[in-house]
Amino acid sequence: MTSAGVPIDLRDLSAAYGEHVILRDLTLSVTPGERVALVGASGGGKTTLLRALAGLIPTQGTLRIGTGSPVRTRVMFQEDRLLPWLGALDNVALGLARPERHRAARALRDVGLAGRERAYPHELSGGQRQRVALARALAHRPDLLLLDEPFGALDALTRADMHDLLDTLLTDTGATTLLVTHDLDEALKLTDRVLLLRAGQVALDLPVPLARPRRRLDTEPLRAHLETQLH
Ligand SMILES: Nc1ncnc2c1ncn2[C@@H]1O[C@H](COP(=O)(O)OP(=O)(O)OP(=O)(O)O)[C@@H](O)[C@H]1O
Repeated sequence: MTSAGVPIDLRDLSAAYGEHVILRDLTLSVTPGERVALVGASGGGKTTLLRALAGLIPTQGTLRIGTGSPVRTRVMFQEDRLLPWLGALDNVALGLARPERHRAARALRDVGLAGRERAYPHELSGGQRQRVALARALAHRPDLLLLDEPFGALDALTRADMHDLLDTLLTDTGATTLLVTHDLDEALKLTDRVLLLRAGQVALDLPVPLARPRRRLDTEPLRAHLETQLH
């Protein structure tokens, strides 16, 4: 499931909804394969930044992703919509070209759902549905993976399982990854760098130079530091 991650270069990036300016002259460089968390109080512009990177909203300033060749971008949301009339395998295969379809079964296996290929979304738990959504994102071998609170709707235990799974899968894929989350433990477990967004700007850029897999004990000091900056 490997792919080459892409670099991201944003300079003086601004975005607005009508008169309402959300991102203000934001400057940010992300290296290929880097994993970056976006945290911060509600309304700080985290989702807006993901939408800008996905090309879903107009922006001003410089927004460069990759080095010129087409970039495969996949987005995953809190409650990703699977098509209810398709089984898990067909949901994952959706949008894959015919020669790429074999990847769907492999991706389902990678997220621990071998044997559930034919299960319909309503027959799966919330955690399993997010696994299917993750398999769908990864089967496309994205260069850029944009995750918007992907586990926000899951209970704490299921979420912890998903963190372990995603940690492994991200290492395998090599995709540049941006993760929006309100969960500082999630950010510190999974990413190389935590950005605190406030009023549409980067208020703090905190490297996470810890070996993986990370335990709570390792991340606790950084968490305490982030907590003081959040409010
Ligand atoms: N489609 C839209 N039209 C108008 N305003 C919007 C739209 N989407 C978001 N906003 C506004 O933009 C601001 C930033 O929203 P955004 O979703 O980027 O914040 P966020 O940091 O992701 O917040 P949260 O943590 O609550 O998801 C908010 O004030 C929000 O009301």
